[in-house]
Amino acid sequence: MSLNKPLLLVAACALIDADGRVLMSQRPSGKDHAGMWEFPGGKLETGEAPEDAVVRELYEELGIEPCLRCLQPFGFSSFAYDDFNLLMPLYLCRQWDGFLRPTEGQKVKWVFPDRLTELNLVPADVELARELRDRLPSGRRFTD
Ligand SMILES: Nc1nc2c([nH]c(=O)n2[C@H]2C[C@H](O)[C@@H](COP(=O)(O)OP(=O)(O)OP(=O)(O)O)O2)c(=O)[nH]1
Repeated sequence: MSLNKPLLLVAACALIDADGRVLMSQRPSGKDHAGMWEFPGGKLETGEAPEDAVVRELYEELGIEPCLRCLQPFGFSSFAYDDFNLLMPLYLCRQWDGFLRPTEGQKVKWVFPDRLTELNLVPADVELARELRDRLPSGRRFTD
């Protein structure tokens, strides 16, 4: 049962490049789930809207600025971790300003949607990765 646990609100974003790949970020050492892959994003600050949290976190973590209207709601994860319940909307974003520059020493990589589930994902992201794989174009180009 997941009673009596705090609810943690996190907002995350699947950035999608011109080839249809999704940007994944590796949790740095020292954080919980270190070494596992996740979508860029982070916890909401008090009074903050999820979209504003995404814009702030993408700037802080990656040095890019998505415009608010480019954030497209995709789905959400509701996951019971041992010590909190996570509620995490995931947005898609295909347009942003600035050049990608991981600012927190984290490793990032662009992944074709059909390879997302092969990553060692944080537990709450596994279902979302399956949804992305099933709903986004694979991104690969075929010649015949
Ligand atoms: N950013 C992000 N966090 C996720 C995802 N999936 C998932 O379970 N989480 C969890 C991991 C953490 O317990 C929590 C987010 O915490 P965080 O440490 O990344 O957030 P933050 O950047 O605001 O952290 P900090 O300022 O406290 O260091 O949500 C995801 O796809 N992206």
